[in-house]
Amino acid sequence: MSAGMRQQVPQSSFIRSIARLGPIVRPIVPRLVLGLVVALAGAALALSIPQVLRRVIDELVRPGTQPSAVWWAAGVVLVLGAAEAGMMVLRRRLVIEPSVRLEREMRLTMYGHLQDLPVAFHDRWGSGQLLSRSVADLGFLRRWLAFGAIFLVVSVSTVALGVVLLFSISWQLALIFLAAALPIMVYGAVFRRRFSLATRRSQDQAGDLATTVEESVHGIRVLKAFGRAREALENFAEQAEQLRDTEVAKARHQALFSLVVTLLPELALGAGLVTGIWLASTGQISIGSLAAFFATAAAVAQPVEASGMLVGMALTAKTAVDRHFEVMDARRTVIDPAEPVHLPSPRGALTFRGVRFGFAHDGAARPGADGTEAGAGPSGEVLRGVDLEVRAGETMALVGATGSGKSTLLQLVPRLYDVTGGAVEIDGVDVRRLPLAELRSLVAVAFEDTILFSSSVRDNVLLGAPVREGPEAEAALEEALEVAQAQFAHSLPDGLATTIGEEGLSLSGGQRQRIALARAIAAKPAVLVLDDPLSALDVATEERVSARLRDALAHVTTLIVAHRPSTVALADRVALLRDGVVEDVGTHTELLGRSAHYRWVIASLPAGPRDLDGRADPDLDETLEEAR
Ligand SMILES: Nc1ncnc2c1ncn2[C@@H]1O[C@H](COP(=O)(O)OP(=O)(O)OP(=O)(O)O)[C@@H](O)[C@H]1O
Repeated sequence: MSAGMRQQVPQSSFIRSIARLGPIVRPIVPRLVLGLVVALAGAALALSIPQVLRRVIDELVRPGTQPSAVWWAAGVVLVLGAAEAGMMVLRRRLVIEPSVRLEREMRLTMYGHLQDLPVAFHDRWGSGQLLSRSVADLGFLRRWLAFGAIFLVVSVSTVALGVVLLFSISWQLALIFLAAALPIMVYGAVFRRRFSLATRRSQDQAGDLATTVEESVHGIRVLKAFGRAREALENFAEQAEQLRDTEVAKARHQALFSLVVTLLPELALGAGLVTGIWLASTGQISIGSLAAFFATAAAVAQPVEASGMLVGMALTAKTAVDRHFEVMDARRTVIDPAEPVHLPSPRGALTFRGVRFGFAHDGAARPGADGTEAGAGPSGEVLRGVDLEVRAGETMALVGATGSGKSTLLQLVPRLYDVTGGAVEIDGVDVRRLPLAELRSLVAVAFEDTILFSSSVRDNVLLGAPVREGPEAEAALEEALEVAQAQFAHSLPDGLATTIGEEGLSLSGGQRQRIALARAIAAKPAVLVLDDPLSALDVATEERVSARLRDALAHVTTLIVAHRPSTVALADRVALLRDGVVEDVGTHTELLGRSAHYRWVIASLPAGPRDLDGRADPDLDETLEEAR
């Protein structure tokens, strides 16, 4: 999420924000309430100790008191103190386990939601922001529920009960003590506003920082190769500096507030001491009452002094809740249909009917004209009415100038984005009417930018396979590796059990592409969508893969983005995409003959003219020469 977007985040009230947690926290409320009751009992015990002291001192100063009374009083104070400590242990036992469980559940729900959110959402959000919201923010929240919230209530109750006791001991001294509360309350409001803004800023900046770390670790080779490690460090240092400034500002606000809430009660106690001694000397209060007053005032001052930290925790938790719901409120725009249609025995005919699509400026699909879907205006539309029919079992190559929308069109088939107009159909059924799980088992994809997960070759290849264990899965695995010419995987240190991906063995670009291709093939789809899947292969390997693919794809409907003539050669027919529409469809030879734009596109393909049929093709060379 960009800094610009962040500034528009409205500030909701504390109560409204925390109230949103209600349904989530409800299952653990009984344990939290029990923890609170125990904590309150502990606080009451702490406040009862001065009352015992009061009686003991008054007893002791009375002439003729037995010294054994001291032992009795000491015993009572010891028991009260031990009971208070016991309450603390019990509170921890009551609240920690359910709050940790809640944190885990919220994290799981958020992870599941992130998986369900459309690609358009992930285009807009930095990965670090999502990382910090699903890890750090939920940690803040757990600590607040288990400790901060309970102590906030205990502190308020302690102060309220303590003030009543102070008044019961001496109303004059209590008034002096209370005089300090007024400036604290006024300054507290200022502190809350400042700290709340700084907290929001710091949590967002921490997310941005995580995004930067993620990006630079991901792109470490590029940064090193271009000698830009120092610039990356400077950029990082600048962001880290901003976060530091925000944290320092937060600490400064908190320190100032702590100073006020510590100093004022101390000043009040000083003034109270002078007044108290005078009151005692004039016989208006007993010595025991004076001692009890100061012991109670100290017990009340403690939570007041801790209020800076407690308010800080509460505001951090409120920000964490706001940030959590910003993600959880993001709508799943690509959803299962209300009345799904099933394709029990799909043939795999793929049709694009007047397909329109545009990215919003921030990368989201545009809100649409016809209610359910987005209707992008003419400006910014990548696809402006694509009509194309890929027959069942046919292999169709998609060719077009760079940026013409080929990859975008492919992504509409498994509904990574939804069309903003028109429809994509499989066997005549709009893909939006198929259950998502069914659609995604019908369609398999392999993108040019290969993503492998940190797990074994076997798990990576069988990621989308209908059966992932047993002899059937093994057979599918072997076949997929063979078609994609990825048998090299058997020679990896642990064979197919070798961990690849980010945390595992590094594979070459061509090896990665072949594993990704094997993954698409192992899914045994009815429709295969390939985005230039052979771009990283050397010529000899590409020819071997192409030869095997041609056989393997004979019965699978395939739409394949081609950037090389050899990929075009895989296809039965070719569709030429230009200016957001399919301008022409035909065999490669037909298009070469009748479309100047096709000749231009083929001539500009990076590998240059290649022999598409495995034979010399002087006509093609001549045509391309002309096109140049
Ligand atoms: N996630 C996105 N958000 C916003 N715009 C995008 C996004 N992805 C692609 N575009 C834009 O859509 C247009 C089409 O991009 P697309 O990747 O589909 O083209 P392409 O024909 O596959 O290009 P190439 O041959 O270079 O791979 C481009 O102008 C691109 O900038």
